[in-house]
Amino acid sequence: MSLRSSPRRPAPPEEPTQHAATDIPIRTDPISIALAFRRFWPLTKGDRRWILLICLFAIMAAIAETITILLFAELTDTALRNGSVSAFWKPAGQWLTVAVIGAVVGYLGSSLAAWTAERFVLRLRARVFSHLQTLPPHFFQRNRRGDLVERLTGDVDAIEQLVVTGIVAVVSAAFSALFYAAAALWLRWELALATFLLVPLFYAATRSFTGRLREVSRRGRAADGAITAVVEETLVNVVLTQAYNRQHDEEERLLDKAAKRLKAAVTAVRLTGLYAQVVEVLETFCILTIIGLGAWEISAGRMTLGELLAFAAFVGYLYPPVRSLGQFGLTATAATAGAERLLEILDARPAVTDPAGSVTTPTRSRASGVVEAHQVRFHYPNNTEPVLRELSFSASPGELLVITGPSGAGKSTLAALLLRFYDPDSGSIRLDGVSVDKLPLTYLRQNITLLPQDTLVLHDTIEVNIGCGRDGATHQDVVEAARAADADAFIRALPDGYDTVISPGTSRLSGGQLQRVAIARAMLRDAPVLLLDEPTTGLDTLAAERILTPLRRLAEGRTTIVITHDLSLAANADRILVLDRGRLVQSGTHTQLLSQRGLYATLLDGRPRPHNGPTYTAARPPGARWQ
Ligand SMILES: Nc1ncnc2c1ncn2[C@@H]1O[C@H](COP(=O)(O)OP(=O)(O)OP(=O)(O)O)[C@@H](O)[C@H]1O
Repeated sequence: MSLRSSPRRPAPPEEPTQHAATDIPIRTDPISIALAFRRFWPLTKGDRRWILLICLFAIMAAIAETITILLFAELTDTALRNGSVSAFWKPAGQWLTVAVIGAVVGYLGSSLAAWTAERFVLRLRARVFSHLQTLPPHFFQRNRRGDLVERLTGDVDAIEQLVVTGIVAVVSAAFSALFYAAAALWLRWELALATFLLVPLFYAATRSFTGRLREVSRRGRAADGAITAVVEETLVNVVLTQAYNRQHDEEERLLDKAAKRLKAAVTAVRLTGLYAQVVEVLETFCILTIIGLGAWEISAGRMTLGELLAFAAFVGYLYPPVRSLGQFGLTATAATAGAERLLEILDARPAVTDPAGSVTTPTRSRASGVVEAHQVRFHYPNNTEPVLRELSFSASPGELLVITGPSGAGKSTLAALLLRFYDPDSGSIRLDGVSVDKLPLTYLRQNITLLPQDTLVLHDTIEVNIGCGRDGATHQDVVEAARAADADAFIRALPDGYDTVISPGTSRLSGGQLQRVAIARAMLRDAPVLLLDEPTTGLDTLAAERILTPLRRLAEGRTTIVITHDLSLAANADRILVLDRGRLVQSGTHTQLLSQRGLYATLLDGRPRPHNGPTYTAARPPGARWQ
């Protein structure tokens, strides 16, 4: 008797390593059921006593079932065969009592099992999600977002099938099988042994299906990931899709993945259906064998009809748990495909971690903001070519440092190193004289505010989007920050004001307005170091100018590092660093660099670069913006 009477969605099918029949890549290595179980079992900590209780309920339910069959035999031989109504009441009363007890424990067990299973899913999802957030940018460049979403949903469910529901199902089936087999042996051991000889047939049938189902399950799981990825990508790029009339191509892309999912799903259902039918035929064969042997025993006077019926019932009851043990093998096999995909996330290591030993605990929660890079050399994990080479500079509070250079020079990489998404291969980056790898990560990131090119937007109200800059910010704090960012007026003009809900890719606010919301958030954050990555990209001259006043206010008294191609921002910088292919090639004020006739002047003139290709222009005259 299974305590989870309405099992969760069966683990969807999955895909083999680089299967020839599909272009959906499966990068994970196959793992065994035992390993998958070992890796995820620790997550049941805290719920193990409940799992134990569920198993006890399952055992009690199996005992109740066994007793009812024995009572059925007694009823047949005493009341039915003799036609005695008086002999009916006692076993009938016992039967009803046992049935009620069985129903109560069955209900309690299945409710508790559902609760425990959902808690496991919640814990596993939280664990994977939290780990995912520590992973470096290149992990997300390697994996499609939609596929990762699928791992956090479908694959998590599949693992639950293996770990919590799986254990309960196995315990329930194993004990039921044990009790029914013991009862059958007790009734007629010779007949029971003859029946058990047929059990290897079930085992052989299960084995022959396991391998094929595993393969098809892995293919299905990967196809699920690919479908979610295509849908996600299409939704994100819907404007581009419509503008380029690519709707049909996107549909084709989805249909292609969906066709592979369909093939895998149908094959999985076909295999499990075929397995069920094979088992059905085997069962019929066994029952007929018993009836044949029973008829012979009855004719020889060695068995009563009640005994034969009870015996046949036991053997009949024995098959479902044996079958569900076999079925569990198939479910667990399918779940390993999900396990592989989740382990790929859980086994990916963050590029940086909090320093274990020699941590420098800062005496103040707010740094002064002196930023230094000393002989920094760096290459990305997936590329041996250095992106930054022996780079040194420093910036102090109140200073405005502009970092510019051709595309691919390494500017954004430098920002990633400042925020410690990666550690340099050699050299060091320091905040207030302490190497950033010696500082707690949260402290470092609390003290550097990044304003990325694409404004970070939460799907929430403007109030929350600004207020998330600082824990415990009040409405008044938010309004003051918005005022300082020149955002208060346009926010109030919205029908819902600060309660207006915005979301990533929102069209309710213009690019410039979103930037001002981000500036307000940064105002609240009040970090001593400000890192602006292409603050004016995507804004027209007017919109760009409107963000300059609040930006200037924000920059006041802080160490401000602006990464930009827009050289009109450079004119009033205290210092400009020009990077080229990872090297610092020029450093100085706008006037100094102009007089040097080096790369800066070339970039400013907008002359095509002979070796790097892209043309570089100053969209607006220098000096027109920051003052
Ligand atoms: N995650 C990554 N893995 C491998 N290489 C990368 C990665 N990110 C960037 N690069 C490479 O590092 C080099 C520097 O890139 P970076 O984005 O820092 O340049 P950039 O100066 O900011 O360019 P742009 O001005 O176009 O934004 C480029 O050659 C780029 O291809």
